[in-house]
Amino acid sequence: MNTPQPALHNNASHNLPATAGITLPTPAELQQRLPLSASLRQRIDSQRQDISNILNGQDPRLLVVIGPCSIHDPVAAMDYAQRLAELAQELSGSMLLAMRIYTEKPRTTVGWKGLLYDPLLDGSARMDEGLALSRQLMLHVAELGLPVATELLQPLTVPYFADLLGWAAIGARTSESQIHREMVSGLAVPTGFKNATDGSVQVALDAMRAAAHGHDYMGVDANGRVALLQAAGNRNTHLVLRGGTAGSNYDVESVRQAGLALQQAGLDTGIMVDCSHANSGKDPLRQPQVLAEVLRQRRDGNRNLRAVMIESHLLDGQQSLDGPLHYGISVTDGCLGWDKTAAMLRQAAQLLS
Ligand SMILES: O=C[C@H](O)[C@H](O)COP(=O)(O)O
Ligand SMILES: C=C(OP(=O)(O)O)C(=O)O
Repeated sequence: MNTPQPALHNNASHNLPATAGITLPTPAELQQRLPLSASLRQRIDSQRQDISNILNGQDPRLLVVIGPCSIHDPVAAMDYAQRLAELAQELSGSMLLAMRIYTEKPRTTVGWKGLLYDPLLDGSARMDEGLALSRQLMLHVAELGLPVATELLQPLTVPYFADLLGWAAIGARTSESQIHREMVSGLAVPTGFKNATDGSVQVALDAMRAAAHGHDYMGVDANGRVALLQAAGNRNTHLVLRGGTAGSNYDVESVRQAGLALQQAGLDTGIMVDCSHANSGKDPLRQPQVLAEVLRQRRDGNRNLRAVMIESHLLDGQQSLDGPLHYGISVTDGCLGWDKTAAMLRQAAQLLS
């Protein structure tokens, strides 16, 4: 007699056809291939502390999370990182620069999802290479002395490079997700939650409160096994104002209301203004204006504004992945070019000192 089979779960015809592709390395295997030295680990710990001190108001400098919207060319990314590392030294008295190494991109509908997913930019989805390239690039940038900043999108990728991060973001499309809030509760990394794409700040405040709690959740361990993860809760989070469908939210009144809402929620951390996205109306060349307004509000006594985000690359603008690719130009959102970026930051440093 045949053993009865569970009716639904073993019957492939009940699933849409997602087929298994290449096997990916486990987090432990990748870390073994691309290890973090004890001295770099110490440096990253102290970068996290510096970033927390700024966001908590103990360090008066401005945190600037800056870099390409997405990484598609690791060579251009290192070219950018070398320039940024020099500028970071020069301006370290008034600001702390962290570099955006965004290798995962959340899309509104569909589009290229980032180096981690499709490093060859041709739809071949070589995620094995994408994971390795992402970790390698983050390691190289950390070795230059820059804190590495990234958006954490797919929770399964976290153990592949959480050890390298100085700062992390949860994006506007995922701040409301319980899975992302659980993930942050287990991260020893200062993390910014963005307001939602519709402009809702409450979603980010709820996220901060949820992430501060301990959670038991499902994830993978270093050996790639599905595991119950138990997190103590991360209080080291903050709000990122990025504007929304109704427009920008870095004006005095929006910042005042956000500060009040943080206070009412018992969340005593600073605010980051994203100078790009809906705050620049997606025009990268407007970012210096947004930064100037943030600095003006700080000079006028606003103590909540402690950090900014800027999308910047070697050259201005953006390009399509369909055409021949030009060096140093973003393939996702438009960015501010290096010359304008350096001039903007030097001027900001003068105003801050
Ligand atoms: O930061 C990048 C984009 O704004 C985000 O990934 C959404 O992009 P899309 O609307 O072009 O898909
Ligand atoms: C996707 C990003 O931003 P947002 O979540 O604000 O759209 C980003 O910063 O790259």
